[in-house]
Amino acid sequence: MKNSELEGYLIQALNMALQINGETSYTNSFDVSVADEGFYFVPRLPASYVVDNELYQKIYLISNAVLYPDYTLLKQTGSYFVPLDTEDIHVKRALFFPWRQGISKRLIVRDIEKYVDDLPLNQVPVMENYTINLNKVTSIAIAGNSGSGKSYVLTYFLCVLKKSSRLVIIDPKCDMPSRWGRENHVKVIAPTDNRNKNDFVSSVNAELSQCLELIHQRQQVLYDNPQADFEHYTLVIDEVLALSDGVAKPIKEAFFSLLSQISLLGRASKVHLLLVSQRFDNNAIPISCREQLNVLIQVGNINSKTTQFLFPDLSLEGIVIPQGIGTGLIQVIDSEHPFQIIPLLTPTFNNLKGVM
Ligand SMILES: Nc1ncnc2c1ncn2[C@@H]1O[C@H](COP(=O)(O)OP(=O)(O)OP(=O)(O)O)[C@@H](O)[C@H]1O
Repeated sequence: MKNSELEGYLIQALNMALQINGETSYTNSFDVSVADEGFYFVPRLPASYVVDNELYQKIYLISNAVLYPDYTLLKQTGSYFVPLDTEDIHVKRALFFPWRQGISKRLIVRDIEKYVDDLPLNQVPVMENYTINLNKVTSIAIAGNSGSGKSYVLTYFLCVLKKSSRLVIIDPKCDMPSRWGRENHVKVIAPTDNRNKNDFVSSVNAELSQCLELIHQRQQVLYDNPQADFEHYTLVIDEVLALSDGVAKPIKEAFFSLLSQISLLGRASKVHLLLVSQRFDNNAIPISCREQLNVLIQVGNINSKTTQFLFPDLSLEGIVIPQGIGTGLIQVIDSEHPFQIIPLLTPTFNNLKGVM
């Protein structure tokens, strides 16, 4: 569709559904202009309607539906004003609606080993046309209820990250990540029969201390040579909530303090956290650690309760959440992706022998 046709189509949709005191494009009350990265709603002011957040969200709802599935509008928490380059005071500003071409598409991988072999370093594809650059992110969180596909998407991340990063896995349930670690010769810390929980979390703390030590060493190197480059190092913790819940207070406090420091200091030294949990409330991870997360993934049931910890400001209205297994929402906070939260379909890949 040509831009002019798309503009006509959007204007028609807004004329019919917007219902702003009878003002339409026919009364010259607004106009729409389409660009590569989104469209502009240009109100002719003054007008009998208020240009506010309510109007913005209404236009978002109408347009997102009529543009689906050719474009996905990127949900904003408030109205997105932009100045326009004109002398005419009546049309000097617009509401901007950024979009992505198409809708989120699931990545289907037939042979994960070969796929990873062929991948460029530091690239972590999440969906078709949606790839994370490991150099641009630090901490990743995957949340979801039991059976939502957390372990499945974690396995995918492990396979892909192994190419570009050293990995250490902490697996309180001694489940799939432990098996994956065994098959891939990656260090795993998992509970053994003769250990109580405090004992286990203490051994996790020892590992986190080593990780912090590595950060300090790398900081020293960076102090002398700011251009120094390091191998990525990713500490993977499955079921974080199971770790932090029900352990003695001093051990939990040490765990939280180490997690905070790693997430705060890891960025420059290429030390990452990959955290998986049913939820990321204040019992699971410290607030400072949650604030540092820059890849946020919620799989499974999406509602205001499940999204309250990773996406506290999100209003779900108008977001088309894909149905079925391994679906949810993703937000990547880096310099490459729009900050907005977009629908997610986690990759599907072949069964891994001995692991799943
Ligand atoms: N993207 C996907 N493609 C195909 N199958 C998937 C996908 N995501 C999840 N599944 C399937 O959904 C099922 C549940 O996934 P999974 O075991 O990862 O859930 P979970 O959230 O880890 O549950 P639990 O916390 O109980 O371990 C599995 O059988 C898995 O194979």
